[in-house]
Formats: sequence, C-alpha cells, structure tokens
Amino acid sequence: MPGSPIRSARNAAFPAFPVKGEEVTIAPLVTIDLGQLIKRDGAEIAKLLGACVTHGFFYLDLQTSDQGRQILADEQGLLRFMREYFDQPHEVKMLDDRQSFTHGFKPIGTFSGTETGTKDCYETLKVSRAEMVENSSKLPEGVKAKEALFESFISLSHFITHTLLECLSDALGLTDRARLEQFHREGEDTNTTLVMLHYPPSASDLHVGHNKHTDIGSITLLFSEQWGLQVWSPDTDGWAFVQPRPRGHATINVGDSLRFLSGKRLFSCLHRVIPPAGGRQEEDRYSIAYFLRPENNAVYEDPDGKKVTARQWHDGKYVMFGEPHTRQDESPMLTGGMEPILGRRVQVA
Ligand SMILES: O=C(O)CCC(=O)C(=O)O
Ligand SMILES: [Fe+2]
Repeated sequence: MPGSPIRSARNAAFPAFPVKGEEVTIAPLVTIDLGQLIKRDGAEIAKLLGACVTHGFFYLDLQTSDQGRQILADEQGLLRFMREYFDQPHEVKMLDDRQSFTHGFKPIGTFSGTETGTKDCYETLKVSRAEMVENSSKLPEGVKAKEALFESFISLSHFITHTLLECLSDALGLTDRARLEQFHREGEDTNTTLVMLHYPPSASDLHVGHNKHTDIGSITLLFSEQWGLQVWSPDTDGWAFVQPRPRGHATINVGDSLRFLSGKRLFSCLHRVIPPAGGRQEEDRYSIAYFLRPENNAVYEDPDGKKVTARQWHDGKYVMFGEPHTRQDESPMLTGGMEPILGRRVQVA
C-alpha cells in the first residue's frame, strides 16, 4: 500500500538486499492484478489509474491469468538466453551492433552514467517488434535460433501493455479517436522494442549504472530479479529502491509519450539503476524491458509546450542520453519535464 515507505529490505518472500544489515528505503508501490484487468474489473481499473497519476510505477501480478503465467515461464527462458549471449566475447557481440537505438547490440559506455563524469555500465541487445513480426533476416542469429521463445515473449508483452492502455483509456473516460490505443495502431510504424540489459561486474569507476531518466515511450514492462533499480519517490522526495519480486511479478512504468498523450495527467516516473552494494557493480545483473511506444507519427506537446512527433522525441532523447551531464542538466529532456513537477532538481550524484 502507498503510504510510509519501508526502511528495511527484510521480506522473507523476496531476495534480500545484497549488503547485510543495511537499511534501505523501499518505494511503496501498489500491486495491480493483471487477471482482474483482463476481466475489466472496475475497482482494479480505478486502482490502476490511481497508481499512474501518483507514482507512474507499480507491480503487476502475473500469476492470475494464463497470459501472465506464460510470460513468467518465457522470462526464465530469456534469462537463460541472455546469460549465454552476453557471455560471448565482445567482438562477437559487436557483430550485432547496428548503430541503432531500436535494433541490435549496444556496448557499455555509450551513454552517461549515474555519477557526474561517468559513462553507463550496461550493454543491451534489442529486438524490435516490427522485425519480429515480419521475421526479418536482420534479426541476430541467436534470436532466430530461439524464434518461438522471442515470438511468445513479444506477443505476450504486447497483449499485456495493450490491456493496460485500454484500461487507462476507460479510466480516463476517453472515447473514439481520443483513446490511447488510437496512437498505437497495428501496422503503423513504431519504435516498440524488447531490450535485454546486462550490467557486468565493473572493473572501473568510470562506468557506473544507468543514469536517471524517464522512459521515452508509452508503457514499460520490466522484469528484474535483482536489486539496483531506484525510483524517485514522491512519498519520500528521494531515491527509493524497487524491491525485486521475481516470483510472479513485473514492474510497469508510464513513459513520457503516454504522459504527453494523456495531456500530462499521468505521471512519468524518474528512475535509474545503481550498483546496489556500493560504488561498483559486483555481480552480473540482468533485466528485460518491453518498451511499448506510440506510432512514430503521433504528435504531442513536449515539456516546453512544443509540438513534436513521437519519432522526434525518441531520437532526440536518445541523443541526449549520450550527452555529458552538464548538457543533460540544461535540458528537460532526460527527465521528461518531471523535475519541476517533483518540486526540485534531482541531483545526478
Ligand atoms: O535495468 C533496469 O532495471 C531498468 C532499465 C531502464 O530503466 C531502461 O532501460 O529504461
Ligand atoms: Fe527506464
């Protein structure tokens, strides 16, 4: 329940915080039941809207529907794939680098890190939904070899994120062309993509975490069994850890595009990933994110009130991820214009 944040990571059901005896602030996120949303239960839909206008971040219980249980099984298959994939020599992974924000491999250090002057400490492999649907020859060989697994994971992620979109349209009282689904139509060009992230143990202080940001797109479906993710909590007015709940849950967050498309009624949550046990990443960390994004030609107002297309916002924000912290701090882009709403500037480190 939202309210006072828990200042301890002790919870027998879930993994303990990696530093023994350390008291940490945990974000008080609500849990929404996917099975109830699929049934369009009115109370659950109201609870969903509540979470999206206050925190923009919540747990989704996946144990109460066939689709949820299947994606939990697929998640384990993807984690096995990721351990093998990222374990390959750097040169082999670089063969999948397509210099793209939406497809293929991205090496460590492409973007700024969580502390001033540092670079990021994570590598990713991206599989766009469009290429998966058209069975593109450009997909990485390892993905082609596991086609059924990737197809299942992406189509279930799409079903779940679209269920959330429809429920939010209902809750916001949107009708006809104003409904959020109308900006996410099948067959339209979009940057919707699956991103597999690996944070390796770091040998250097120059590469740290995943810098503070709000997500670019509409809805993010995120799986991680390990500590490291923090959200900027309006309850504590500070960073709070998201307690990993590997048994049966994903976390969901609202991205900039959905916030803008909702006339800024929804809250796009500021978050980052830091090494949980001090200054450096000590163990391999894996996470999986499905980024539902609007049609590239969808138009909305950015934080400065300027009309932009979803494609422009996407491409501009990715360029900003690579800028030095001084440039990032001058622009509302990285944080989706949320800092004035949060009432203060969130310091990088
Ligand atoms: O690795 C994580 O847990 C979160 C990653 C994330 O926030 C992102 O890629 O946008
Ligand atoms: Fe994110």
